[in-house]
Amino acid sequence: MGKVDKKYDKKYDKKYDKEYSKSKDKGHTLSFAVFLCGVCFALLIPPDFFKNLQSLSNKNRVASSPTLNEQSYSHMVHSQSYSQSYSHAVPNIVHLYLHRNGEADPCSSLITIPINPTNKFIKSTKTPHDFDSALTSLLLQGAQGELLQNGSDVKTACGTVVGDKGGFDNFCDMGKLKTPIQHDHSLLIRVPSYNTLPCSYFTREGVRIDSFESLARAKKEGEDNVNVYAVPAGRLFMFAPKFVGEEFDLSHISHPENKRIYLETLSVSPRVFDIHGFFVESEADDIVERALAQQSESHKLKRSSTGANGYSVSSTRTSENAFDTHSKSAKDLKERCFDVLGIRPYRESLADGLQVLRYNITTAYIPHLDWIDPSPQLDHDFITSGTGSNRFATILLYMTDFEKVEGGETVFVKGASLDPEAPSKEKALADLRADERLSGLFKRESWEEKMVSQCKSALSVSPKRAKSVLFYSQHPDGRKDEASLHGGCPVLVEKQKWAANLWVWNAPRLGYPEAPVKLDKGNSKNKQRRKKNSSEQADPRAANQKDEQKHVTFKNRGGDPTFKDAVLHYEDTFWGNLGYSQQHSVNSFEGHVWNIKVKDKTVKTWIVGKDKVQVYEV
Ligand SMILES: O=C(O)CCC(=O)C(=O)O
Ligand SMILES: [Fe+2]
Repeated sequence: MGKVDKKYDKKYDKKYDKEYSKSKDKGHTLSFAVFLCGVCFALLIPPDFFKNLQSLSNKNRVASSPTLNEQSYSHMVHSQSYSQSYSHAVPNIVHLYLHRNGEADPCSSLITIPINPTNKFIKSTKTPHDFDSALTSLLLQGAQGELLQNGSDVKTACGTVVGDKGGFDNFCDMGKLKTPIQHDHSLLIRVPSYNTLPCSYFTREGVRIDSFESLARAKKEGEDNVNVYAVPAGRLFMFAPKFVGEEFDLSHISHPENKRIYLETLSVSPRVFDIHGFFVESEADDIVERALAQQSESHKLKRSSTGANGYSVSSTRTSENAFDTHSKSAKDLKERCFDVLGIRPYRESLADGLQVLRYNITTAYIPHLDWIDPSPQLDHDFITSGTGSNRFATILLYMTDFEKVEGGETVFVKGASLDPEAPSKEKALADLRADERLSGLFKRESWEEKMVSQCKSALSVSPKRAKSVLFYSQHPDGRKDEASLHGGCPVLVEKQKWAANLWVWNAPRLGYPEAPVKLDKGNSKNKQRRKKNSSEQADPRAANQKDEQKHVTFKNRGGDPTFKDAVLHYEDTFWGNLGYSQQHSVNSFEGHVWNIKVKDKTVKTWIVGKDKVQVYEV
């Protein structure tokens, strides 16, 4: 390891070790169970089963596994299935194909794992996390060496595994520099005898497999084998389509009108899906009505601003937008969105508010990524290929019907059109310019004109009432997905397009006490803030106070040149100038995020706390 690496590692260690290693400092009860299980397991399987485990011995693996604080699970949705554990018959043997998260092709050939519900090893898995640990261990052994390759370069179905960086255990535990800290991190149980963090497991449809019973249940009727998708610690499940048109049945999610919910793949890269049956017309109407009725200055419908300065709204996002953070419809939709994504339980800290959008003739939103570029002024860690948090998935909801010729599509400029007759970009531009009515709508060479040609030639989705689309802004390993570049196409007729978006983050989002902070900036300040906020959260009264309106004043005392041209935003929405001696008083809610921007960059973030009257100053 180089000098710089070492220095970096030291710094990292200081900050993260505490949280990262919580998962192994929890005692040894399970180790004992694992020891027993090892014995039982050995009795269950043929002698040649272990022959491929030889390679493990040269790796420095420590057999220490923590126990689990069972009480801390009482609130977890996962545990529900455990109360009925083994009420269904669990077969003695499961045959499975193992996939890495988000990959359509399995990583292994068929793996056979012996399961015997009377086995102490199996019995000891009372919670999702020790099930993960046990299954990871079984798979590592059951794969008969195929996934274990360490120490040499080996070709596997998942690509070449290089030296000691490869192997399934390294996939599940991506190391502390690549493992975002999730809320349940300290509950993870390290894999017996490997001392690595386990994967969590899902069906192809995003249903969590959190017990041997649910593993057995995951087998589709008429099929002998189960396809299991392994998600590394700290990461989230992601659908893995192989071809356009491929469907994913989501009948495990309840529909408000008991209809079938399913995904239809619109594109493999970018990863875009039509979510059939995600919401219903009455919900679409409700969203529009609420946006129109919003009175609060911060939430009501107004011209979008993606930054710029206080006087000019964004010139490349000409729609209007409003926020719905508290209505029942917004909450229901956010929760359903998490269900679709296979994220359970629902976490407010992973969700932005429902943002409602209205477009009139000629208005649009230029192609962009929903993944937010890191800001040098903020100590939030946005880099999701590491431990950071950023937008992970977007669900777009449409409330109005638009024909293709009417514009208003959502375009994925790097995706292939679904229309075999779609024109090239050049032809589409020529057609637009030749059309008398349309050519009058946009200036020549404007971004809107260029965008119309992209909307006609690339992958685009026309709005339909109660239709919705899902896409991802990250790759399964957290890297930003540049292919997700998309925009709201110009509306070409005298008609309003209503849409809304739900943004889900991969880990606690910007502004939340648990959000990841950069390693090299403002750590001590942030730690204090985190500490303060987490003690606030621990206050049992906080829950009741959450829905109460807070009277909040934002002030610029003057004197600090950093904030000379400050502009106040509610999240990304322009609210007002906050230059020297200016102030704004608003009614807001606990957890709301207010940003101060200077020249388009966020330089300060305030999160509304629990007190009834609050003042924030720079
Ligand atoms: O309006 C659309 O179709 C897309 C909106 C969008 O991409 C956004 O708000 O981030
Ligand atoms: Fe977007």
